Amino acid sequence: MDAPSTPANGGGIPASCATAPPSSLGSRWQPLAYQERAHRPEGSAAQPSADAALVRRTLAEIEPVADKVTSYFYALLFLRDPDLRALFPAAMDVQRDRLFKALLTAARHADDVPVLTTYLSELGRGHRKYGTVAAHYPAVGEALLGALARYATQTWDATAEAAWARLYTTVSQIMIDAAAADERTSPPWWQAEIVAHEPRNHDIAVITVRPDAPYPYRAGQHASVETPWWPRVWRHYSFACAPRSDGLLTFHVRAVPAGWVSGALVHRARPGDVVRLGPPAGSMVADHSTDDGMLCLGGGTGIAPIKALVEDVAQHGRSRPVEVFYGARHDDDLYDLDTLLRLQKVHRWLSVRPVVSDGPTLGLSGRLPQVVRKYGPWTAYEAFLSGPPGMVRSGVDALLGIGIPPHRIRHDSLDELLASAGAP
Ligand SMILES: NC(=O)C1=CN([C@@H]2O[C@H](COP(=O)(O)OP(=O)(O)OC[C@H]3O[C@@H](n4cnc5c(N)ncnc54)[C@H](O)[C@@H]3O)[C@@H](O)[C@H]2O)C=CC1
Repeated sequence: MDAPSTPANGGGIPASCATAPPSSLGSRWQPLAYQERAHRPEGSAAQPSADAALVRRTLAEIEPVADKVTSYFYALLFLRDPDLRALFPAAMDVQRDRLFKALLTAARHADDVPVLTTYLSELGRGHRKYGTVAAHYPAVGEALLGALARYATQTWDATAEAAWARLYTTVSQIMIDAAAADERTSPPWWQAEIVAHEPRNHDIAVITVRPDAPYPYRAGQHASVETPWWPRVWRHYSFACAPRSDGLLTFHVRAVPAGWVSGALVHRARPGDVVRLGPPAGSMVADHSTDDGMLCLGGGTGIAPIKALVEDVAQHGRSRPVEVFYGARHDDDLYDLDTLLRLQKVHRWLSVRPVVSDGPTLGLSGRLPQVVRKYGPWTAYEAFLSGPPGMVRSGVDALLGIGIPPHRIRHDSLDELLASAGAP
């Protein structure tokens, strides 16, 4: 998991941080002094605060042994609070390092209040589905400090420990506050019955579900999904449709090699099966207050949220140019091209270009980032990228290179994509 690269939150300090509430976690845990840092003079942002500098030194030291730190962290955690084990999947190797990675991500962004708050609030809301409650946080903090103390032998001392304790207090308080606020309006998860399961080729299925309660979300976002066959193993999938009046949700799933959840969803799931959905997340959403053009790059099943965004623009009734480049390795991997071409026929403002990278094609040949560069100019466009992490990374580089400013480039977090792409 990583902080969104294009935070939806435009800035400002949420009340919970600005007022630096007394920690509800016990005397050891005192939050970071955010107010001070938030008012640092302009231009000084590049200088890390003293706490952030200490935290980064520890991070640099443990990076080469991150696996060992993670294992030790969980060993300490379950030793201190054995009941917590039940919140994690039976096979810990599947998502063993997710919690730890999230803590490290927060540490990396220690000085960036808007990014930190957006990221952690989403994380706090998302943790409700695991059964996480405020009382669990101190044990996690103790295990984190214990693991760092054991492996950061060169940089760990009382000052570093105090900086980490302050950071962890801030992290957990933002997550606890976000979860508490969410509890007032949303369930921790939704049950959703599969109502349609449409195989598109040997490893891709389009799956439609009916949530048991209204599920508010925005086109471009994603949800974590748990199947009945792999309890407590959650994977993210983007919504492939804009919100519909009948409340149904659609996902595009490719069964990746050794992919437990994706394999079960493609090859095993049938109408009538019930999955669980976490809350919607992600900031790759369209700004409907502008008529600026939208440049959309969708690679493989990454076309799902792009299709949702196209439907979203259609629903808002605005005519803004939407240029979709739909990438696949081979012609027959363009499993949703017919749907997009149908949308193109109906909407004058939409243009869809299939791009094939690894085989002969009657359409455009090459990798998405290179092909997109040949069109344009794109400088006045907002860009949306969705697909394999390598495509998103090189796509962002290409778009920055042709002059689209970073704040107009939206995509899901690369760490989250890497976790989905690499983990079973
Ligand atoms: N919101 C999002 O960003 C979403 C992302 N995904 C991710 O998209 C991926 C889809 O996988 P597949 O369908 O197997 O895609 P794929 O591996 O078949 O590739 C799809 C397209 O991306 C291009 N591509 C792949 N690696 C590239 C690189 N390093 N540089 C430039 N272009 C590259 C290929 O040439 C092809 O055009 C998964 O990793 C999935 O997690 C899926 C749905 C939503």
